[in-house]
Amino acid sequence: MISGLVKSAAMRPASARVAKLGMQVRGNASVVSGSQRAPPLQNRRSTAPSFERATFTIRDGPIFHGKSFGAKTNISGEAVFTTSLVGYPESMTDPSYRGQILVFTQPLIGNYGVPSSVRDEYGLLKYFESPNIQAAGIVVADAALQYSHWTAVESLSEWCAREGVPAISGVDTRAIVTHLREQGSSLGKVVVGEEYDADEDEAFEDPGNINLVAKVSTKAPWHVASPVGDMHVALIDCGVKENILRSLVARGVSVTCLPYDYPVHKIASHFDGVFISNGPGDPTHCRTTSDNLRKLMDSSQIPIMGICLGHQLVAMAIGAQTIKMKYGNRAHNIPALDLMTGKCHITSQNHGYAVDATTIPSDFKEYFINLNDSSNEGMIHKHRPIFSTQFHPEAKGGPLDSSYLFDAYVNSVAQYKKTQSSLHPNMANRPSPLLVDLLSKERVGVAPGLPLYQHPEPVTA
Ligand SMILES: NC(=O)CC[C@H](N)C(=O)O
Repeated sequence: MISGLVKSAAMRPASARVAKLGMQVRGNASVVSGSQRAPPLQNRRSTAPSFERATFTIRDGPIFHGKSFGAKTNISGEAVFTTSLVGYPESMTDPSYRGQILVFTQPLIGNYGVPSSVRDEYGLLKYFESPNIQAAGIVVADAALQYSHWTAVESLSEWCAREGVPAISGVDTRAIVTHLREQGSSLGKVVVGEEYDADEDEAFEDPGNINLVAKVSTKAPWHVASPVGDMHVALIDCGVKENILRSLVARGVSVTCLPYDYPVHKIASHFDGVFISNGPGDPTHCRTTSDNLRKLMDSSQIPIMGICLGHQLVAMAIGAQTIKMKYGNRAHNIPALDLMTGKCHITSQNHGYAVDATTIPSDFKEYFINLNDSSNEGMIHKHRPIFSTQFHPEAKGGPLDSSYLFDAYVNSVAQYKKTQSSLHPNMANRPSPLLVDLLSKERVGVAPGLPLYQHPEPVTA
């Protein structure tokens, strides 16, 4: 039986929901002999899980027979592929992958294991982009049974099993990707321990019909304090990656994350900037967010930056349109040309939709374009501090070519704060105590299955 596109909380172990990963290796690990320079035993393990047969099926496409190496559960979702060579812990925990079955073209996945959920000096997850695996399932040619890395605490197989995420190996990912490139991103399903039943077509559930952002956005405001600066930005959390938060707080910007549909235009005067995060699914499910952004741009000169879904939502706010790409761009090595400088940056990407550049209004200009397929990669306002990128300048995992865009944004935030403070000296103590009361200290509701957030009465400016 297919268990559904988005797994319920009941299907995941409680330990996964609270996202507290112990430091011991779980499962039947056996020690691999190593040289003198080998890492400690707990970081160098071989796992011997019992493999069951599994199938990966593309709707209107072939069936691939392989072995299950994750959770013994079935799943359907949108089958997409990534050509990333490294960074599977970061990609799999990126909330933008919610609802998607991720096919890796890199043939060997899992060889450096999975790190723990330790946090950095800002309280952010050091090695993951959210507390849980967000991809619906994964498909690899060869899953490493032995792994070795000084940060590793468990195998990819153990992690997937513990998080309730099905995983299949032993399939020809070259054939799968060839098919997905020809047919375009398609619905797929992973079935563990049973043969595919051709009559079960209704079992393909389409994440395109679901507002996935509502599933991954925080359910209440929460706050990340920067120890090194006094700027304060409101971030619309559509499924924010931890490294976006880190990229801001490390530059002296405290961040208050708001639910995706929070009326940000009503509280923007308490902040020095507004940021719109990445997130899963079709941007047109988030018209409330783009409408709020429109009102924000009409009522304030506040600096705005958006990444990926955030870019698409800024585009919708200014009247531009988004299109679904044939199979999207997912990799950590995609060239984007900066049209201001003529420089090419190698960028990290994960998107299936794009902004139609021909619909960008005349007060904006195209900022970046993709050098592989010429799709739009960013836009910038001609006179105001508003810009957005389709690629990910925070880049987890790597490369860091475009991290200077955070410097550009933070500079505009600092400038705005200075101007506002001189215009309104009585607002020097922003944010107001009322707003601070609203802020919770923890990231809330990222784990699947939690009830949808009912936001409190917004604070009026
Ligand atoms: N990484 C993202 O924010 C993805 C944006 C959007 N869900 C897309 O697929 O195009």
